[in-house]
Amino acid sequence: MPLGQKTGDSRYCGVETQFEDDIAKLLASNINGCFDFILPPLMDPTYRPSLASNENGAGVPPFSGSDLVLSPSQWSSHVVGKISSWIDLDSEDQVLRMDSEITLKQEIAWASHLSLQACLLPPPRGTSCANYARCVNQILQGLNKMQLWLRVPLEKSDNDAMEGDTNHLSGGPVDSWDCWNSFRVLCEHHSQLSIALDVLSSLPSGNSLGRWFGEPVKSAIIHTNAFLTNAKGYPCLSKRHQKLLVEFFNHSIQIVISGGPVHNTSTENVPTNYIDGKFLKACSIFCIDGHPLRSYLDYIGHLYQRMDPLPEQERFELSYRDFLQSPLQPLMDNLEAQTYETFEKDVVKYSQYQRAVSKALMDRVPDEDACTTTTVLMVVGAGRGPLVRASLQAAEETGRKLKVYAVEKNPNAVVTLHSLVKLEGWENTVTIVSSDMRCWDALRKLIYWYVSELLGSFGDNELSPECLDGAQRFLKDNGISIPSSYTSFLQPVTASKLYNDVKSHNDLVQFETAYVVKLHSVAKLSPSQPVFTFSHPEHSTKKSNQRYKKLRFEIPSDTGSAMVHGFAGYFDATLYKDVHLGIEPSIATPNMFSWFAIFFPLRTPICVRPDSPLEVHFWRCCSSTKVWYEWCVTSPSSSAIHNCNGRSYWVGL
Ligand SMILES: C[S@@+](CC[C@H](N)C(=O)[O-])C[C@H]1O[C@@H](n2cnc3c(N)ncnc32)[C@H](O)[C@@H]1O
Repeated sequence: MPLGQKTGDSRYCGVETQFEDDIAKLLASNINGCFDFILPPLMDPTYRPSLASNENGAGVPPFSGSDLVLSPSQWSSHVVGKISSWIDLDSEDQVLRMDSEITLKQEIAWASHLSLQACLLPPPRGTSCANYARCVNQILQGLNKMQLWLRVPLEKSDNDAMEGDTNHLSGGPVDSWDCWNSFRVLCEHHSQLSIALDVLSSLPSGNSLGRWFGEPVKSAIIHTNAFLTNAKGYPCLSKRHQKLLVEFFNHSIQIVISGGPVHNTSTENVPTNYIDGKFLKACSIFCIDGHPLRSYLDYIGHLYQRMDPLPEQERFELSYRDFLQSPLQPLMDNLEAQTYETFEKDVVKYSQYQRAVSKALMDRVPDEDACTTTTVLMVVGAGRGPLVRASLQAAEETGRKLKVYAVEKNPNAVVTLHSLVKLEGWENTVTIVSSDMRCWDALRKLIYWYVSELLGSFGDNELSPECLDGAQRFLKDNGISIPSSYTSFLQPVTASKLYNDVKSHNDLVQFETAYVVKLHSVAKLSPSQPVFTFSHPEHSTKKSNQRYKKLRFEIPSDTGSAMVHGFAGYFDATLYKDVHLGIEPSIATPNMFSWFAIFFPLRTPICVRPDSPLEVHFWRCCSSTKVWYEWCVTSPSSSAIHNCNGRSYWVGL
């Protein structure tokens, strides 16, 4: 029974159980108790291969019940297999080590046979986990679709708090992220190796928590002793835990409840509104009461159900989350009708342009000249006309006179422009020019302003600088450009999903390509920094559109170490004076959806520590036929220079 349903999106909750011979009974009692799935040990915990083999030392006796006790769909939908927690593959004790390896492989083979969707691996014991990782890596090479969830405590812990054994540990606090990181690096970032986070009563800092949202966390195991007690004696969570759970829900991370009940509540007496006066027992109509963890489950259900529904735009964008797309090349290619239609729906974008044109008209044409002065404006890259419309509306709004040239090089969009002009009766005001703005030379120095939207997610990446340089020759000496400038921004991110998607192509080209992506399962490790700025018109005689920038990012000290899989890129554009639009997160234009961020991957992810800054170099390179970016990291370690000579990714002129 899902925790609740929100616009077709459900979240489920599982429960960690003890070993039980009769798994059918175990499942039934937990499903009746409203849990969606169970996490039981797959093998009798007393089983040891070295003690179990027969007299000849060969053969394995049954270590679990028959697969027939559950149907295949019950196994795959309702059971996550828990691998024996006693295993220690890095033990000094050779017998234990060998027993552990055999057991791990047997259990995973059994779980694959049952078509389980996932198995929970016990946490690495301390910092030395090479043999454990080696065995898991071997298993991953031949695994079906099953995921392996490595159990990792969320809180930084003392070595000896991590699963008891301190034999191979050196002492001092261990950041569990470091254990995870070393394990996944040893397993070469395998996409089927993911994380189950153990959530206990204390939580690390917000920055430290944030890192995990860029990692492949599939499950959060909430321990009953992480719960507080409310005034009525029922379990509840601290504000920070509540916030964390909401983040888990937002990232489709499955919740699992673990441990025995530590609150003395009887489910029969659970009032229907014991929290905030709003709480309804999540599934009381459908479930049989009496599960000892029922009040914990109900509380988790309550947290999910009281979340605000996703705004409509976010719902529309759900399927784009963390989905890599190739950036548009509107200069080299002709955009399709569908693409223009998507642009045109973005009311916020055009209202910002309208505000900018209005402001410029008011500034540049005094009231007394309003009836006599006609401003000549050129919309460069007019598409199907929305900026023409926004400009004319600005003229109407301000009572100024406007003459518009609409320049567009896509002949298909020009067809629509002609019909728009006719439909709106703009024949005396709007002149359509079907040409590339860089080649058209019918007019010289007649244009007062040009208005354009040639911006990509990284500002200049759709070659606005080159196009506007071409158009500048029409501009009067005191002419202006809307936008007057734009700046790109970069920030380092943990983005294991994006990294694995790029890696799945097994091709260098994909690692040297920038992608447009609706970032979601990404940890932003440091505030973004400006990279390249372009201003228009550009009157300098030595102007060049080549750029180079070195950036130094500091990771906040309470984050701990983190993995950088690449860089998120954004832009901000000044349209006119204080009217801007952009997607840089701290100043992003609200409710504008025309642009997702851009992602520049790293071929080899780089681990950064808070005390050693990340040094990054970005170049914008130009030739007569194309523009491209090259990038690299030089500290704390050096990466290769990506996309040398634009060999993998470039934008055609
Ligand atoms: C991002 S679209 C914006 C279209 C329109 N302004 C809108 O907001 O829907 C950029 C437009 O500029 C056009 N374009 C790009 N480079 C151009 C050039 N050098 N000359 C003329 N049009 C160009 C493209 O064909 C495309 O229609």
